[in-house]
Amino acid sequence: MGKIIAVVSGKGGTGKTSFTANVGLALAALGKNTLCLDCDITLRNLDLALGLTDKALMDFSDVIAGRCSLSDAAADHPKYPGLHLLTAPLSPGGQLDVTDEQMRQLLDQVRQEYDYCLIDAPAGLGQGFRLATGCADCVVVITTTDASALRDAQHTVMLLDKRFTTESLFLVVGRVQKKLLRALHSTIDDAMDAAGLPLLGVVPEDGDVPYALNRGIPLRDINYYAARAYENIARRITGHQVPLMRI
Ligand SMILES: Nc1ncnc2c1ncn2[C@@H]1O[C@H](COP(=O)(O)OP(=O)(O)OP(=O)(O)O)[C@@H](O)[C@H]1O
Repeated sequence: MGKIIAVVSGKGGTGKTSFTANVGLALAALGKNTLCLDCDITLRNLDLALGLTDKALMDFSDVIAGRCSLSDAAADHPKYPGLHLLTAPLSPGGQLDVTDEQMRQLLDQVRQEYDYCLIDAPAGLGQGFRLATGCADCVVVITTTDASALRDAQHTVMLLDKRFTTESLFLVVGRVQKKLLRALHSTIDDAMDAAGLPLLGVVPEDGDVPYALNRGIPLRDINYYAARAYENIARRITGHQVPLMRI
């Protein structure tokens, strides 16, 4: 039975799409059959991040409506055979004619066919967030060390707390800058205290992340700094004990 992991933040731009693409790649490289599912129904861009725009022609609403099968809609990554993308429908108004029950049925099928599914949720707490978290087995809340991102992460956790046990909610602190190194431990501790969640990983700020994301190139093919942070997270997700990397 596969595991469904929703990737959320509250505040936009904290690194959810980068996380989903790169942890998805790392899980596939570890031999796990992995589906990256874009739930950002207003501003999807996971297809760009994975370089799969030309291949992801059907979206998750097509599967729900029975217009195609899950395996037909899921685009295969040409280089990482275990990596697949199910893209989001575009709904400029931000509302989609998909019910929570339909999403539950889709995710039940995903659990049968994949080892892991990472759901890239949109910023905010609207329908996309609800669909992403409604049937997830666990949730990763991504924040940066900015006060506003921490506050939004806190609000997000308060909402999720009612539905998830503390063993199924995790924190990732993204875009951590080297210049914060001396204050890093207190900064990360503050983030953990603010969100009240255990830490799944820390991702450094690295110029190669936007470079790879914009070109749809796997980060791990050009960089072994930030890519290693995502790989460590993937290993933790698969149950390994991996120490936090030095930033
Ligand atoms: N570790 C990093 N180092 C440097 N830049 C990063 C890092 N992570 C993300 N970025 C950049 O920050 C921007 C936002 O990242 P990303 O799209 O992954 O965030 P998001 O949370 O999915 O955004 P949104 O809320 O808009 O969906 C992008 O330009 C991305 O390249």
